[in-house]
Amino acid sequence: MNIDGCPTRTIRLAADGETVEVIDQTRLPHEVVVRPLASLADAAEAIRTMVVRGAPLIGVTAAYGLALAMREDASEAGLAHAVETLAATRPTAVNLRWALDRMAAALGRPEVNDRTAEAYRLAAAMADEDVETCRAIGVHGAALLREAHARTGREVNVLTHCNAGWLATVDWGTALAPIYVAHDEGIPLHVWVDETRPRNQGAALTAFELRQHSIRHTIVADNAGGHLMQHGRVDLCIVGSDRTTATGDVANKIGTYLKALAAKDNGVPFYAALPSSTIDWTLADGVAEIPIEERPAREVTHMTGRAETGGIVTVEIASPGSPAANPAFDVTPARLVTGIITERGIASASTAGLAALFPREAGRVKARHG
Ligand SMILES: CSC[C@H]1O[C@H](OP(=O)(O)O)[C@H](O)[C@@H]1O
Repeated sequence: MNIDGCPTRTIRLAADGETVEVIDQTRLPHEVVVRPLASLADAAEAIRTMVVRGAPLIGVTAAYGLALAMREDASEAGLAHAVETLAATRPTAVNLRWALDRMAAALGRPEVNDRTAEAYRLAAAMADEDVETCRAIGVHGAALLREAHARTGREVNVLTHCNAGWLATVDWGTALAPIYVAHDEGIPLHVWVDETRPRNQGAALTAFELRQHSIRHTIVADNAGGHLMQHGRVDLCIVGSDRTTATGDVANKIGTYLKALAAKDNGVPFYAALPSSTIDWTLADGVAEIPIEERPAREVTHMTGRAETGGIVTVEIASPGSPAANPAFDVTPARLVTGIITERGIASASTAGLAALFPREAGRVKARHG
């Protein structure tokens, strides 16, 4: 996405051919800052502190993190250490594990003579693949918006949660990709943007993206979604995912499950948009099996923003000394998900639905698990 002063992709190789440049998303929306990553430690820290975030972007950043690591130590031990370091940064988004496993397998092949060069080549290919995958998600998902507009003859109201836009991927996004494709086709849209406490990725990142793309939107408190649905002001919900099970359970930013409950109660279609790299084919029960990241309590008790007098400040918004808990994700059971928008089409949120679109991937796990 071409944004004033912003790179057209969230991650890119610098002119030196070695340093990796990312948009520092902790500085958005008030500052557009491109941060260089020059080492394995830089890449791990960027993922851990959410300088980069979003399942697909975490995966691609990890891939480039391995390339940076190979410059430091391209031995077997160096590769194993780098994989372990990056895997430990954040537990929920399966794209991290998917990217690391894919890169490690490729780099471990005996015919690879220059691991560093091969790692950079593979990371760049993964980034390009992500762009195309997300564009395809947009094309398939746009059909839902086109149909809603044809049915109602008016502007389509979409509710989304957190940020699953181009800032969460290399480009296009997942949940927002259908919105971009439909908007660019001229379909009238309005997006209800959940602010998404506690890190406010909706208010800070999704709203930033939509404003830059001139798409009508309204930021709302997380607790407003059910009310809007009760009053017929939401035609459908589209959210992202950090890990989806083979049975269609969807792990996504905390609060997604509550939106899905409200959508079910009000007959509002609820879709998750995700690339197949976000599907964990080894899992069947998301609530029981998907690891939920616990982030620092300070993210709940404090908030960072721009003071009205100018300057970025962090303020304590909670009662000093009160404990806070900060589970970063929740799991929406498949029974609450109307469909899953992928790069190969829209599947029902079920084992059969996902296996129909991805028979090889689903079959591989069945073979492994019998
Ligand atoms: C396209 S993945 C987007 C997904 O990732 C976000 O989590 P985080 O910002 O903590 O990485 C959120 O769950 C989004 O839906």
